[in-house]
Amino acid sequence: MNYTFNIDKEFDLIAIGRACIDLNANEYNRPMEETMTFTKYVGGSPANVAIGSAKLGLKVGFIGKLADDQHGRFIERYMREAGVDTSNMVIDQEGHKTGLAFTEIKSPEECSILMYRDNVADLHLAPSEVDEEYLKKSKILLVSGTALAKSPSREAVLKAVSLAKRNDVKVVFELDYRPYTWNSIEETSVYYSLVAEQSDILIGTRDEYDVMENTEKGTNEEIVGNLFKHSSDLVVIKHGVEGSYAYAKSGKVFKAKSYKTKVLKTFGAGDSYASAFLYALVRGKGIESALKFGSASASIVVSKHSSSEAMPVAEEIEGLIAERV
Ligand SMILES: Nc1ncnc2c1ncn2[C@@H]1O[C@H](COP(=O)(O)OP(=O)(O)O)[C@@H](O)[C@H]1O
Ligand SMILES: O=C(O)C[C@@H](O)[C@H](O)C(=O)COP(=O)(O)O
Repeated sequence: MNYTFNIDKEFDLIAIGRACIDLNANEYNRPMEETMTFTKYVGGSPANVAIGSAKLGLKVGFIGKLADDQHGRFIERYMREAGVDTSNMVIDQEGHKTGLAFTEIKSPEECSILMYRDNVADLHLAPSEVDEEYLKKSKILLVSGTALAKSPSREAVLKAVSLAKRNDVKVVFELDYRPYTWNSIEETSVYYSLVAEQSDILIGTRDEYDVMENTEKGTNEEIVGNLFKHSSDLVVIKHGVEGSYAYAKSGKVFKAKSYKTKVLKTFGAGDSYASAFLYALVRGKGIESALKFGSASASIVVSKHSSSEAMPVAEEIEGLIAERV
């Protein structure tokens, strides 16, 4: 089953939200207290998705705010060289800093992230910095849930969503729930529901949908039942290594298994999944195939050290899918 986009649009995808720095532990299988060296990469979920999609060949842009310092300049340059249009990444003028994510790899199954995100530049993106003329050129607006955590970024995203709806741009909501950015689950649930109700496509993990619904144990069927009362017509629910599902409003349900690999760390799975899933969907490969693309891309990235730098090209994903039929 295919998903259709407005093919007259110049950009395939414009992401909005944070572009930050990941500092990934070089020493594996160690707690962070004992980790002495880290490698620097561009990070931040929507930046990772933008980079992944650009690497696959989509025409991608980004709306966000960068610190006016060495880290901000590193991020802009890396993204531009990866093929992302950075013309709408504004530079903060008030001394706000870049968000940092230190990663800990205690074992392949036990990974965690320590975030430094106090007063970060990305959450200071203002509504006036979201340009309708730019956004209307895209097939997709990709919204990251974390950008809803604080004002003025929250209002900037809400403005982008309403401009997208006015201009025939599909809203894709990547739930991207990061607890430390929020005051409470109640608060998250309010803003997640507000954007979810206006989104065409949602992508999230089982747990993230429970946060959105402010419940402990929702079922996939309950979630999609609620979402289909509003704008959504495609809901992707990821179940980690157990695989993922896509529910279409037509009633069709698609399932994909994950691709076993030698896992180095688990982070990066979600962002690589989203970038390859959206790539396949935009290229008209159909929902079933898009799930496979997402899963194969995630499998490749969890076997590597980074999230952004490790994003695969289309041939690698196609090769893995062909090898495992
Ligand atoms: N250990 C793993 N090995 C291979 N693929 C994995 C593994 N963990 C996750 N994946 C793939 O990545 C996708 C997203 O992972 P998940 O953990 O659900 O999301 P997130 O990283 O956003 O929490 C899964 O649907 C699966 O295809
Ligand atoms: O999103 C962040 O700020 C951190 C990411 O850059 C990091 O690479 C990561 O957590 C990716 O994990 P995923 O969202 O599960 O793909």
